[in-house]
Amino acid sequence: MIELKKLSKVFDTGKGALTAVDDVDLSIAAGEIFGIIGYSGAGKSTLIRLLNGLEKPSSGSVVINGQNITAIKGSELRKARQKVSMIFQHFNLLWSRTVKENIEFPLEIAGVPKNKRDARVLELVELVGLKGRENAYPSQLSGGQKQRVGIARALANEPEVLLCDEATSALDPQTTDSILELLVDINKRLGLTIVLITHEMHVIRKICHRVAVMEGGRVVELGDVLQVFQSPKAEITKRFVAQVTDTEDSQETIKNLRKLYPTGELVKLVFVGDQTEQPILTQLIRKYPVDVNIVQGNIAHTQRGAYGTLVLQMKGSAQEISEALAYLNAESVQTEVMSNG
Ligand SMILES: Nc1ncnc2c1ncn2[C@@H]1O[C@H](COP(=O)(O)OP(=O)(O)OP(=O)(O)O)[C@@H](O)[C@H]1O
Repeated sequence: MIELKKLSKVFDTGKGALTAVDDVDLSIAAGEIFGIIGYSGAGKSTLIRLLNGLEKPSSGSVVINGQNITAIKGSELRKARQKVSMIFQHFNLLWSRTVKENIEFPLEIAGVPKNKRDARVLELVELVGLKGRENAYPSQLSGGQKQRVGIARALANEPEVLLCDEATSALDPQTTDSILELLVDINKRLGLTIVLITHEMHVIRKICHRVAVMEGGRVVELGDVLQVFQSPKAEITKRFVAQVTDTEDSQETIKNLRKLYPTGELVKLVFVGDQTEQPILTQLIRKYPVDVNIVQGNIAHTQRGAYGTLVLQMKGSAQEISEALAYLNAESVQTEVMSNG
């Protein structure tokens, strides 16, 4: 669906050349929800602007549905860009137009006749859950409702790709969840390919199928969301994963527990997918003479299945503990000893 090949963008700043996107190769499948995560300055916005043809690459190519958008111009490019739509962090709505008129706007531009426009707007208003608010102005809407207008407007001309630029960063956690749910719903119902950029790992966790991690203009890690959560490789990915799985509280708890139980081992277990529903802990205690104290645990649900972490204090002889850990590893549960007692 989307093929980025050796894509680079170099800006000529007053102080010399700055490589914002550096030799990126990516392949995004039709119907996929693909996340790109990185800290500020990583090159995410530049990459997304290259994707919708707003920026020309310094080298490399962007192919969308078999069409190399870096090689076309004028009306051909405008047509190709209609297939790629976008929603924004600050919604970018027309403030003097109502909900209905905002959604209608791209249809007007595309030359759709009035009667068809009305029917399409009605359909979109229902799709994004704004029925009854058609005649409100953006200033009368909540942040979540504004983003719903943004989504409806982006979908008006039936795009094949929806680009989301930090689309939930200005929203509170509950509203964020409802907008993310809407995006998943649209992806399933319309088979729309969604590419989103964010600096928040919980957004990736909640809705993405695959994720690319960007740092310094490069993609430093790429994979299935569950796999990246289970075994992040790059240092930066580990930090992003920790945003979702390690709370300050748990770090504090572990520190306190080390003080309280200086004799035990603290072990972090990582469960993935079906394992989160298996009674592995029960089996462990039945099979091995170790004492187990649960320190902290959580399960995070991703689009690709569940991901759980559990911190245990294990007491027993070194031999018993190492056998218990070997059993867990044999059950494909990852273990990491967090203290040496
Ligand atoms: N038009 C431009 N001219 C010069 N430098 C630019 C331009 N656009 C972006 N940059 C630089 O390119 C680098 C990547 O910026 P980009 O906005 O793509 O990163 P980002 O990951 O989206 O970060 P943010 O979330 O802060 O926007 C930054 O160092 C930025 O200053």
